[in-house]
Amino acid sequence: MKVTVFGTGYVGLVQGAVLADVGHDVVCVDIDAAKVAALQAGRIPIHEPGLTPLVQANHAAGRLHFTTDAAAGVAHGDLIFLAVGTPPDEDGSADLKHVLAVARTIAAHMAAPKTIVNKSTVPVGTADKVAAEVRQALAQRGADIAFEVVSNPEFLKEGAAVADCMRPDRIVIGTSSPTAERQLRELYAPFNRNHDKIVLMDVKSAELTKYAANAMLATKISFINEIAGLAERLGADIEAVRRGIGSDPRIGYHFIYPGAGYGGSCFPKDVKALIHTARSVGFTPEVLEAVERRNDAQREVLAERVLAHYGPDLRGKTIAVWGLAFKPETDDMREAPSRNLLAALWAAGAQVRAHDPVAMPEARRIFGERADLTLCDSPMAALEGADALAIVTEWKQFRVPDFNRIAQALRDRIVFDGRNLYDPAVVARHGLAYESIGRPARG
Ligand SMILES: NC(=O)c1ccc[n+]([C@@H]2O[C@H](COP(=O)([O-])OP(=O)(O)OC[C@H]3O[C@@H](n4cnc5c(N)ncnc54)[C@H](O)[C@@H]3O)[C@@H](O)[C@H]2O)c1
Ligand SMILES: O=c1ccn([C@@H]2O[C@H](COP(=O)(O)OP(=O)(O)O[C@H]3O[C@H](CO)[C@@H](O)[C@H](O)[C@H]3O)[C@@H](O)[C@H]2O)c(=O)[nH]1
Repeated sequence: MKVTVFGTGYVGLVQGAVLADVGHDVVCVDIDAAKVAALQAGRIPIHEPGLTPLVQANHAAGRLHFTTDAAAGVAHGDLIFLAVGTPPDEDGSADLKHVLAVARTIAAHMAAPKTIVNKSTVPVGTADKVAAEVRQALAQRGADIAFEVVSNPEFLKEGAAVADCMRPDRIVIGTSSPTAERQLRELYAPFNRNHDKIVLMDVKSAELTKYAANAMLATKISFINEIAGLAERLGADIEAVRRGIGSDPRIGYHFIYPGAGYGGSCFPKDVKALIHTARSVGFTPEVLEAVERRNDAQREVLAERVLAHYGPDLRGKTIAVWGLAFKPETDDMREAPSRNLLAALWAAGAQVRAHDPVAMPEARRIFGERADLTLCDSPMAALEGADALAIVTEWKQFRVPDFNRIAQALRDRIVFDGRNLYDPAVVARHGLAYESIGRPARG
């Protein structure tokens, strides 16, 4: 099928490449000329496992094209995907300016019927807004061309985006149009062979499903972080509690890892947007507000540990930081808890020596040159001359470190672990003090 994707970010680029890989004819449009030029040259602007060979192979095979030419993009696709950003506005609501701009672009150029498929995360009622925008722009041109607007939210996780798109656990389609339903069933047929993963519903329910999924996952994380805080104060061990509750299939082991709080481009903004939506219809979202408050507090916990240990003045102290990305296997630092930690350490006057396996170019872009930040080539290099170590991201590379070398390198021999990577008894055996989340401090 002929498909056009507007937006070549985490969602648009991965979805475009995966659709091309099963044989669809895909054109990806972006307004960022530098990004499009890089993609045309086979350079992938984000770190996502498996994405580079997938894009390169399908581009070389002539099934995946990149352009800034919106008119050509609109002409190409019978199905036109929206995968542009929906960042938070000042009041927490989702800013729809990119989505509505693409709607106007489509209306300005379409000469034949189109099915517009929205993959961006958007508030309930956005499909109606997109339809109204297209209708109005077509009327201004004096054109009368049929179109549909479908909601097809995306559930991929960064760091596993290709695998998630190749093997989706569900394909939510919100439409009441039999034509659009048929087109989307045909488009996704290659991903729907094992059993029927398509969950068909009305447009508004599909739009709400996306927020409900993210809000549910964020709730699980804030819940376990709250119990971790309680465990610490009661002398219990959250890791034992986590295993104890996770074994109940009604609870499950997923998304109940305590830590330095959830980050990334989705959970913080989507919980905020759903709170805004609820308030806008006069409904108080008690649970969601608590989830957000707990997470805001949790993102400060690691820095609070360091400050509780040393006192409020960290001048003359050097803290090694392992992990900058908001989660492993990505270079994305949007809303990363590491940013809260670094801001607090710098505010107290500390020097930071940081390492991340892939996010250091992104850190350089965000922070620029700073006298109080040294980006180091390896985890061990970050420890040179440091007093303490703080761990924010649970990269595999940090899971089995040489504790003897850590103990030798750190002046104050203390580890603050925001992801509970180690057995406290093992760390203590190497003469290191160890503070983690929801477990009694050791050493
Ligand atoms: N990142 C994720 O893990 C994820 C997962 C599921 C859903 N989502 C949702 O998908 C949407 C996109 O997220 P993302 O992370 O891919 O965003 P992103 O910021 O990585 O990419 C968005 C892209 O859209 C481009 N763009 C903006 N305006 C445009 C226009 N008028 N025409 C063409 N291109 C335009 C930008 O230049 C950018 O390349 C958001 O609504 C997000 O909430 C994201
Ligand atoms: O038990 C857990 C699981 C995750 N996290 C944190 O939660 C955040 C988000 O993690 P994850 O959900 O794995 O990454 P995202 O790429 O943000 O993916 C989420 O957001 C996407 C965008 O909407 C959705 O498509 C995905 O389904 C949803 O998982 C990260 O900071 C994690 O460290 C925890 O603290 N504890």
